[in-house]
Amino acid sequence: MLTVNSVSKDFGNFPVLQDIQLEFSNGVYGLLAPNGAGKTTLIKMLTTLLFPTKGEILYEGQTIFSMGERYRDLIGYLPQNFGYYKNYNPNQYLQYLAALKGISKQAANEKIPQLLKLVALEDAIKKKMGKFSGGMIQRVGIAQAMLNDPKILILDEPTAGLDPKERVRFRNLLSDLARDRIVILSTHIVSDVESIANEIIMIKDKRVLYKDSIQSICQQLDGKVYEIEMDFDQVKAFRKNFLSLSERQDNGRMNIRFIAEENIRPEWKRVKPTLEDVFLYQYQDKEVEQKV
Ligand SMILES: Nc1ncnc2c1ncn2[C@@H]1O[C@H](COP(=O)(O)OP(=O)(O)OP(=O)(O)O)[C@@H](O)[C@H]1O
Repeated sequence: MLTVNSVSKDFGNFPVLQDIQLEFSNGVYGLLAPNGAGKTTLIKMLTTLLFPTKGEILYEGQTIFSMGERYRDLIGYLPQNFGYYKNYNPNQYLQYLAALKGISKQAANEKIPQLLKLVALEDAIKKKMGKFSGGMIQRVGIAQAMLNDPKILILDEPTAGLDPKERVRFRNLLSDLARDRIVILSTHIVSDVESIANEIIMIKDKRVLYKDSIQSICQQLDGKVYEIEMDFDQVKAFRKNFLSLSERQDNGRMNIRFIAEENIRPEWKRVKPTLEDVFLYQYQDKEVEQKV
């Protein structure tokens, strides 16, 4: 169990995170918030790269900073922009990192082919990484984070730059890996975590807004999400009064999905809220006013 206990982080006088309380056991956790909300800061504290201003982080009851190397042996980390050498093939790159991590040559020779198979790169083992697609690079990134068979795998915005097919492959790989470890995945893209996360953590105004299953989070908007069809020339006025979540053209008319909290009209079709709806609702621009 990994526990974040009343953690706050300031940069100088600027508070970024306040009184964060979280617990992680095996499974996938989606850390979901817009850019700048403090996801990377939290991840850097979980990986001991940053020290909390207040509070503590515990693994099995011990503070991670006091565990030092023992804790770092337990974590695998894929940073937001991970550096690699374009002229290396994945085998050379992983051998190099294994050496840096103090893994013996023999253990690396055994482990690296297994990992490249796991991330479906065994056919590209001799190919230079400079020729890889974004998805292939990210899979090498996962492989490097898995070199020490970590109990905690932390991935910062791992799907940036991936095409839709690569995203699906990546998600499936993460679900497999989470069976016997903690996987924490930060993203600002709802679909990256919606199908695989056991729990979603949303950060808003420096604090944890939700840490819950997708189902429970979506319940917050039960009875508030509707769809309606209208002519195009009505759309502008409608947007002034309601938070529009999505808009789709349909047979020359516009189908709008929106939030309404009061004065519900019978012609509106009530729909089941999704995580995307909650995300848009929680992080909406404050300009929309309910006037109807
Ligand atoms: N070393 C630092 N010194 C000062 N401010 C910082 C530092 N690192 C981050 N910040 C600020 O803290 C806030 C949170 O940044 P953080 O990188 O954690 O956000 P994020 O949610 O991960 O977003 P992104 O995905 O864009 O990195 C931002 O306002 C950022 O400018």
